[in-house]
Amino acid sequence: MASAASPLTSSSTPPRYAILVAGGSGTRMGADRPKQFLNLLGEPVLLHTLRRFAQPELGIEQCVVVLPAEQFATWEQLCREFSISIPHAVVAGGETRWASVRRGLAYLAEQPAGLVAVHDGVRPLVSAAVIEQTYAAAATHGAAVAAVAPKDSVRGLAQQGSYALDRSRLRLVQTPQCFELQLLWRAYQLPELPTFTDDASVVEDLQPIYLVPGDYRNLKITTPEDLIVAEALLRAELGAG
Ligand SMILES: Nc1ccn([C@@H]2O[C@H](COP(=O)(O)OP(=O)(O)OP(=O)(O)O)[C@@H](O)[C@H]2O)c(=O)n1
Ligand SMILES: C[C@](O)(CO)[C@H](O)COP(=O)(O)O
Repeated sequence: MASAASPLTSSSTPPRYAILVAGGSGTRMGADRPKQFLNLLGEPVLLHTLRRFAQPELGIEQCVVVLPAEQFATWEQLCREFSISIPHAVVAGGETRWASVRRGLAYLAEQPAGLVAVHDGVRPLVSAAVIEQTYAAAATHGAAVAAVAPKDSVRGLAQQGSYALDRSRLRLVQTPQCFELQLLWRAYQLPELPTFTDDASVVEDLQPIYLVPGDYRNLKITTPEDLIVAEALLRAELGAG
């Protein structure tokens, strides 16, 4: 039997890549600048997110950050200001999240195989454990996505009024969303549909999506109160560390 450190084991581990999408405009945040650059405990949101994926134990070979082309200069300036030395590529985003992911994937087109995580640049509190478990599940299942159970009751909208949904059969989807690279590549060659809100919805016609336990702290900074909650969670994390 091969030991955990044997060359057989390490050579069979697929290379890991990450695409951090930060190509949005942050309309719902309504801030004076894109939310990926907002200050979260003294540092830009996107720097927090990038740092999570740069944790050495995750073994990610390449991080691709997707930003609107007109924000490249701002990010370069922030990289200087905050002495960001984490290696990463910067790629221009598109009109929609789908288009931004597609462009991030195009940057990885030369890679023959591996696992790729797509993560929202505005989910800065993702834990190493959730990232690791999502990559590991993708290695086994091809497509794996972090998700949590709804805490509230859920209702669907009807023509007249609304109706109760069985929340035990529902999950709220987060990122990271991890895939075999070639699978995600194939899925993103298909035309964009208005129903694509994430990567799982792009892939699911080709491959069942395995759900991994996510984390309620892995919130997406979308509206102003999310930033307040994120600061509180980060303070608690730093205090506990
Ligand atoms: N054209 C786009 C749109 C979104 N995103 C990214 O996808 C993630 C989730 O999108 P969302 O929270 O909707 O971000 P925004 O589009 O910036 O926000 P809003 O919808 O409020 O304008 C974010 O990290 C966002 O930067 C992207 O890379 N390219
Ligand atoms: C990808 C995502 O974060 C999963 O919850 C979400 O679908 C993004 O949606 P948005 O409309 O771009 O906020």
